[in-house]
Amino acid sequence: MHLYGTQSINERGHLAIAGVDTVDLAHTCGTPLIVYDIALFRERAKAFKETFKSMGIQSQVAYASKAFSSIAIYEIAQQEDLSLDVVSGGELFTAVAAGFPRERIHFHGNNKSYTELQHAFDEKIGCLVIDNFSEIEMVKEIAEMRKEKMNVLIRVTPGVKASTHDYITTGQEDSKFGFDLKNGQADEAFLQLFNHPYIGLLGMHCHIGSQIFESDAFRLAAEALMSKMISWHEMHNFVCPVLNLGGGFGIRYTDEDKPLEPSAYVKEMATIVLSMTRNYNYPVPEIWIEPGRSLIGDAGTTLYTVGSTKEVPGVRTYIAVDGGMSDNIRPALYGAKYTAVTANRMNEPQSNRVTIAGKCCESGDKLIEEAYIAKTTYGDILAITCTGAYGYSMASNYNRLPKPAIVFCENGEKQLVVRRETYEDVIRLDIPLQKVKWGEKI
Ligand SMILES: Cc1ncc(COP(=O)(O)O)c(C=O)c1O
Ligand SMILES: N[C@@H](CCCC[NH3+])C(=O)O
Repeated sequence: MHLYGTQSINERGHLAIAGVDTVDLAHTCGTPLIVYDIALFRERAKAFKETFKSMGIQSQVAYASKAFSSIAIYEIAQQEDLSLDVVSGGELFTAVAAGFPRERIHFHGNNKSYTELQHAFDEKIGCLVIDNFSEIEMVKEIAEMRKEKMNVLIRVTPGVKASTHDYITTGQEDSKFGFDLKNGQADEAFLQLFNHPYIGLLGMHCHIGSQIFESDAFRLAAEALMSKMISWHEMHNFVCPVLNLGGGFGIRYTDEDKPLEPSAYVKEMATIVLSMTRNYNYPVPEIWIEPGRSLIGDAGTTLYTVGSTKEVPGVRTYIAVDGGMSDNIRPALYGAKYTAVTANRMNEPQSNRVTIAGKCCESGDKLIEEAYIAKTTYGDILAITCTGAYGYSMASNYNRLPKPAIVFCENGEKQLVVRRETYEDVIRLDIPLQKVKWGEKI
């Protein structure tokens, strides 16, 4: 059994996180409940920052908040001196509500609306990561109208195909994101942006995908971007002050996953950048990264209560829990694998082979196809580890299930940071028939 971060087995034989008994938490807060180990998040953030510091490189480490967005986690990110990657008006709104320093907010997205872009100008955010030609038009128009400057990065696709699930690769040429580096689009974007009076062109950005283990892919991407920056220097005498190499560093969900330490990937990329700048006598750019999963993924654990058990003789045993694809769509969407433990029976052998099913009305609603847990009965508490990234942030109200509550644990203390949805919340936006006439203000 792999224990992440501050996870331990306490004297009652229960799973504890930061010294807090998860079984007690489940009983007081209800389930499903997502519990975050905040010390682990902080440790990861410090490791990334330290890596750059030890190499003498100026950097920004931006938390890719699509992995898990909430006011409280933005507050922690701020405490750790992280920057913030937001990808929608909603994430920007959350950042503003959290009082996040605007100058460290980076706004991404392949289809930012005019209103979202205006919101970014209103808030005077740190930079826009420009994704396509229509965005260039809009940003120039807004900047010229307001006579206000905006810093930008050009997002490029470096033509690197990383080995991960097809749905989460983004660095290949056939991608909806960014300007292609090889077919001239990135150069054209550069020409449209670099001499504009209201555009502060900071440099280039790429993100090749998510849950990637091979360092080669990251190295190739860094090389491709550096080469392009060097060519812009040679042709236009333009030096990019910033190189943003994205996120995507893979983490360990099960015994099959063998990632490097997240900061090791960063070190490899930074080493390439340093050697190319040396070889071409190019000033070392500030390097920005934007990890999501590798900052928050293994800090999250979801607690469920065991409900029904169904045995299909000679085939399998289904253990059903009180959540499912509504709070974690990843197994159904990507075939993602997870590990579970019976949180109230940690000293018993976790060797009983079962399939953990959710409660949604879908045969595909299985959280773990092949789990090994202690023998469980109705009412036991099951913990699925490593659910901190892209779980809650991709949650839905399918079957009108309310979304879980979220608790942060640190140094023996616990704190509710997201309330559990109620049925009233779930129907809040419904309008019963004939209560209002079309056109009336609602
Ligand atoms: C542009 C961008 N940056 C950063 C990330 C964060 O990726 P990860 O959570 O894999 O670190 C993503 C998601 O894949 C992304 O699309
Ligand atoms: N949602 C994906 C990652 C995509 C990240 C955004 N580009 C996952 O759960 O693995």
